[in-house]
Amino acid sequence: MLTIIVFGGSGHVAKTMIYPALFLLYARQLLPSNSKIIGFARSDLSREDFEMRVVSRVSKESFPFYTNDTITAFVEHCVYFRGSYTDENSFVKLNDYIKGFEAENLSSRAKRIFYLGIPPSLIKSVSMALAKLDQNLNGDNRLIIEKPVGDSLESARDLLEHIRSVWPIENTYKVDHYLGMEMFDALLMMRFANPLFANVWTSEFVESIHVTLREQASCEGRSGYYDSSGVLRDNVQNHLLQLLCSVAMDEPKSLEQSDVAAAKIAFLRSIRPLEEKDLLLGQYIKSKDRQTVGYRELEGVAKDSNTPTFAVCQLHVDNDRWKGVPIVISSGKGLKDSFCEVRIVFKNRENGLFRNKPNMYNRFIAQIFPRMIASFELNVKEPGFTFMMTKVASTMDYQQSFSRGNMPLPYERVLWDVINSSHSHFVTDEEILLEWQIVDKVLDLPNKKPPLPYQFGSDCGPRAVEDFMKERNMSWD
Ligand SMILES: NC(=O)C1=CN([C@@H]2O[C@H](COP(=O)(O)OP(=O)(O)OC[C@H]3O[C@@H](n4cnc5c(N)ncnc54)[C@H](OP(=O)(O)O)[C@@H]3O)[C@@H](O)[C@H]2O)C=CC1
Ligand SMILES: O=C1O[C@H](COP(=O)(O)O)[C@@H](O)[C@H](O)[C@H]1O
Repeated sequence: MLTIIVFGGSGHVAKTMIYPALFLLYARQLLPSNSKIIGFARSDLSREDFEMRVVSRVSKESFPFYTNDTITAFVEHCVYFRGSYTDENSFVKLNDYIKGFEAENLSSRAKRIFYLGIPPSLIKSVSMALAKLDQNLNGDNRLIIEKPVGDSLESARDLLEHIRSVWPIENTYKVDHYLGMEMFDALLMMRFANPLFANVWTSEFVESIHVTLREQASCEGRSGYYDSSGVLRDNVQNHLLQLLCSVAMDEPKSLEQSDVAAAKIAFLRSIRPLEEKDLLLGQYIKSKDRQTVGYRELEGVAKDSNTPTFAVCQLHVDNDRWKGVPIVISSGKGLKDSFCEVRIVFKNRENGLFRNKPNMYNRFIAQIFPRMIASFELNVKEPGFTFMMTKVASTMDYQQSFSRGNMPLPYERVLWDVINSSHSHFVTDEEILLEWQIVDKVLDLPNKKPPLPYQFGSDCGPRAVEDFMKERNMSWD
């Protein structure tokens, strides 16, 4: 039998990512029929409150292929267990509880997955308590840890060492769910299976690289985690750098996890640590219509909090492939649109028939969400008697080209890997440390300037972003 225990079972990642992914695995009959899902957290939740959390994103609207009966049957596999992350007694009780229903299921050698969907500050004590429990649980136990692992280079080093000392490394899985996104693997194939790309993906032809994550969402309901994290720790250190790896690393020797990780590690090593001059931070204030409160007005956030909710950074890479090519990565909450994309801007031709025309660049854009799209902007001739040039995007939409049913959600892929003992879509300790090394110097700057304000719902963050880009001869469109 399989038991999945979600620590932070009352929280945002559980509600929005983990339960929906477990539902899909269940609905596709990829979970054993006697699986149990335990949401573990401190909150005093009634069965009804808990069910609401489980189904808040598991609805007919989100998953029209499945019936209400399937949703109801899934919820019956889920239970809530109230406990404390720091009280040993809670873990003893949890242990007894798990053993109780494993015995009912006559399961002598059971599989348990402990999913730590909690802030990084709690990982050490929980993984330690679970390791002790592990000695009492005769079976196959796995530990999933959410990003960010730690909150700085030093704390990550310490935490990873601690985890390695209490859990066998082959049973630990460090999640960055962007690796579970279909587009991550699709980009590898796009780059290396097409000579058209593979041959021009270098500083000789590429003008600049941009990785952008914009979110409409506020940080409401997540201050417990977010205020001690902020955008650099929340997704620049992990998601954005991983996405960057997918478009900028050298070709791995094979698709084996160890070879892909080696290519990412070599690339991450070549990125210089970020400096303050190459970074601009922002924090959202209330919306223009005053309907949405500013970050500092959220419950649980200090009135003078300087936690950034927006960042744009320029990275410098010292390797043969990208020397001199500016790389801009940016991420923000409380913006007008939600999307994530990678953009490669190709250089203008210096010579040739059309050398004097402006804006002759080509761009390749891979949108990761809301749609999964690969698009090429080409300079083409407008039909007519003269040579009028215009830019047209030629677009491949994955959802239209392939059946949606074949496209697992990122967390579904991640959980499926853990169930099947595969580390393919997880980050290695070395990658985590190199990622921290890149952002570490700018995480908590001495005499830190407060982040620049921008209105909730604004197009692209603080106004100063435009100057930041102009100074680098780039535009922010
Ligand atoms: N939300 C998201 O979209 C994603 C989040 N993650 C990661 O998941 C982890 C949790 O994030 P998220 O779910 O958003 O955060 P939440 O703030 O929702 O925290 C999750 C749960 O942890 C408990 N908790 C929160 N703060 C504290 C605290 N200071 N002390 C003790 N318990 C606390 C709360 O449960 P209770 O009080 O009931 O015990 C809460 O429900 C983070 O590492 C984040 O990076 C990863 C990917 C996506
Ligand atoms: O890890 C996180 O990711 C989400 C964005 O994930 P997505 O799958 O919706 O793109 C982000 O909102 C959150 O702040 C962060 O913790």
